[in-house]
Amino acid sequence: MGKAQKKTGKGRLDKYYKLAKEQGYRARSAFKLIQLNKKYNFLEQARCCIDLCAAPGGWLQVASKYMPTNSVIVGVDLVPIKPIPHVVTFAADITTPHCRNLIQGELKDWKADVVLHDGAPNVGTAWIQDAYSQSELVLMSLKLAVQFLAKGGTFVTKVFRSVDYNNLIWVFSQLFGKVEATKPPSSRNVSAEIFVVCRDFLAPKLIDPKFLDPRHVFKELASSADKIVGNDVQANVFHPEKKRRQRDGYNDGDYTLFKTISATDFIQGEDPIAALGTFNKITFETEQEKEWLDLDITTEDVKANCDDLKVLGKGDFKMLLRWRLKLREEYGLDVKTKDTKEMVETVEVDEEMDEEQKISEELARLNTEVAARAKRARRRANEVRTKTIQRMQLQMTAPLDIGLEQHDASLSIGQEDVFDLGEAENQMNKRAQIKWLNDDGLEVVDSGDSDGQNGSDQEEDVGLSSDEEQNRKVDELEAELDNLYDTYKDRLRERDAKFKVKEERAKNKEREKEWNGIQVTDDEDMESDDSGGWNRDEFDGNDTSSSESSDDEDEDKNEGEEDPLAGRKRLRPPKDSALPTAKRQRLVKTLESPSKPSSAATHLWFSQGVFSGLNGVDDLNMNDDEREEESDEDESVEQVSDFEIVPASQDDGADTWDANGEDQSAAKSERMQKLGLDTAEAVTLAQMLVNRQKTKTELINDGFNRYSLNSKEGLPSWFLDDEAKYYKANIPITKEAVAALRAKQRALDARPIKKVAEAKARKKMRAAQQLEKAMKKADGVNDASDMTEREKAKQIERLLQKGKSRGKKAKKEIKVVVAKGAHKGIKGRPKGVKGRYSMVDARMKKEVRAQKLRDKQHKRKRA
Ligand SMILES: C[S@@+](CC[C@H](N)C(=O)[O-])C[C@H]1O[C@@H](n2cnc3c(N)ncnc32)[C@H](O)[C@@H]1O
Repeated sequence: MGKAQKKTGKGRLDKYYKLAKEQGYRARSAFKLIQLNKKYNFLEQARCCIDLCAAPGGWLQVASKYMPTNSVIVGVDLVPIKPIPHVVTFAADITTPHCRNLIQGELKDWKADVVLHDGAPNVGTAWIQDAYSQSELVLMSLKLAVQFLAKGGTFVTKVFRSVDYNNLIWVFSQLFGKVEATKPPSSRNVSAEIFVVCRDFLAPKLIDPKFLDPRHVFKELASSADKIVGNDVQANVFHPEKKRRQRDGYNDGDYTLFKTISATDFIQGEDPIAALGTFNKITFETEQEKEWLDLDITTEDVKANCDDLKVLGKGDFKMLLRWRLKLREEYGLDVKTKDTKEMVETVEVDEEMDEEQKISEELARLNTEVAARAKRARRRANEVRTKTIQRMQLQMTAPLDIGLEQHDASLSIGQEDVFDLGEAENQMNKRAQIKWLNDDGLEVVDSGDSDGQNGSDQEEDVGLSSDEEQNRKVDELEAELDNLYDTYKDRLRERDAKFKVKEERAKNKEREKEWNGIQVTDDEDMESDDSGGWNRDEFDGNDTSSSESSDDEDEDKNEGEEDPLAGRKRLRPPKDSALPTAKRQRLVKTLESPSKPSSAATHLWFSQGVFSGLNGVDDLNMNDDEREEESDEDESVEQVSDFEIVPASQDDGADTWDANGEDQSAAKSERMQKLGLDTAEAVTLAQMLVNRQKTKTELINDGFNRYSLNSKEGLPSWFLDDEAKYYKANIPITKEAVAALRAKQRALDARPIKKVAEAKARKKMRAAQQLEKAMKKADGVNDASDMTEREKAKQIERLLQKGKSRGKKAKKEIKVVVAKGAHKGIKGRPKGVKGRYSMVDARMKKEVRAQKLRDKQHKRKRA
């Protein structure tokens, strides 16, 4: 067997490693310089070369090979370099003045044509630090290069593709005529290194030291606008491509985090959205502001929203913006007032217009209005249709429903055309407002009421257009808000790589919920009012009066985090449901799960993911006494609570749980599987019950914690999203539970694949058929009168034998012969063997078998 080869990491013995060995180079990196030189030809004409960070000397070897003879070649490295003919080497740190002096001493008045730099700090610490010190090293090497390079010279350096890359390139481009980055083929793809070849050194007389100062180049470049002094190279604007995040600190003199804005400033301010984003609270302190608090438009919600702006969601912001608009209108701050004034003026001018023009303008206005309304209606109808189609794709709706919904939609469109309730309401509100304003003696824009004639018509027109105006404004603000929210989400997406995954997961969950939602019909109006639960028999078409089955288990699965107190949903497929048969069957199957909730208190558990479904297990674990006790509890809870209680029913599988430990576990795991209890937490709880570590009541009591009765109503979605991550009970899991789940998974994995199972079943079935046939024939033989009993017995035995062995191929008999002399290499047919034969080496056979076994085990381990 050959020597094991390193296949990973830097020790990988690749093509260039071997080539370097073959050609006598000290490092495989020599090929990088060879390839760079092949592309740019800088070594052939060079008479003086400095190699910074040169150990072990691969590049020096290349330089000495490709440069003309008698060239000056100087190599520097932290570590000493083994001597190379015609090459001078030092051991020095290239970042120190000592190194510069050494080089200077060696070159005297000479200038270098080429400066090479392949430096890399010792890797192994944090990548960011490595990258940064490599960039620093590059800058240090550039510092030496600009000092020693002749005009038109070449500087070749290794750079790591890091955040500083662009800054470095920018600096190079200020000092060299041509700057190109390239990755030679010998540089490993996995490496972040890249080589920058800077040609045609501009040799400026004076270089701003900031150009070579790492602190400046890598940190504050964006803010500087420096110039190279005394040369034609001008660097007026320093803007590297890389974006650096500007972190805003506190404003000068403003060190408070909690900021308030007065309602007046918010109402009169020009940028309400910015205000909502900046401040924490809108305050009402002046007399006028306090009056605003008493206005009808300042609802309790608005007040609550003003109280803490930081917890608001999009909807709440919209509400505040609408409120602001209304107040602005009332106080004549908004365009509406102007519009209305203008309109009044226009009306006055209109009187002077001739009748025909008036009519045509009125017609045009009406047409636009009708068109806008139709457009809105169309959009709404489209939304409804899209939703319905989506629901149908998810098999949540029968095509028939689409017709209905469309009909509904068209009906509502029609209605809207005839009488738009919303619009009418708006008009009424509008009038009420005007009246109220008059009463309060506030300034009101008279829209024609005063003259008494056709006042109402005019008022309607004004109302209509001002409403439209208001809608338009609100729409604009909403669009702006939406945009801001989208930008925020995009930013989040950019920052958080996992955001997309999370979003996708959330969408899937929603889809799942929707799907489950159709399995358990949850329409409010379909709730049966007397049965206290859906009757499975009724669904099946049987006429039964008692409700045997309860749906809570499924309900639980489907409802997820539904607040138990907020009106529970129940499983109620309608009796004459239009569901396809397969779906009905599936539903019935789902319902056949035997677990039942036993108490109202237990329902509270449903509010928490892991407790959900435990109910059934719990119930099954109870003995009769406990059950009785439980039912007492039920009654008491029923009396005090106002939420719905599903009557507990007897479970036919309950006895299995009392039998013995083994059976219990098996039944439990099966039951748990049915209940979907496949989380480690759920198994832990189940095991606690089985092992009698905790009683059911104790577990229920544990279930009441600070997470139990959370109302999510009215909370902004972003807040809930955030809370969902951490605000949940932490149920400790045991090793045993994890092991049980693993074992379950392993058992699942070990099942034969469907094809194999089917083939086996087919074989069995065929054998059974053959046997049956043979039995029939045997019956016939038995009935035959022309045979003796002995003959009959023989015949029957033969038939049965045939029936049994049919389908089975007779195994060939294998005769084993020891071939003498085979181990000595004597080949050919062994003596005394006739027909086909194969030579078998017993040892080899064993080895092959052992190897196969090892492979198999290895595979299983990896799986
Ligand atoms: C990848 S090796 C150079 C290989 C070289 N080009 C060759 O072909 O043999 C990087 C070298 O940079 C050197 N180095 C790192 N920091 C240095 C420093 N501050 N001054 C001098 N050499 C340094 C290391 O000692 C190391 O030998």
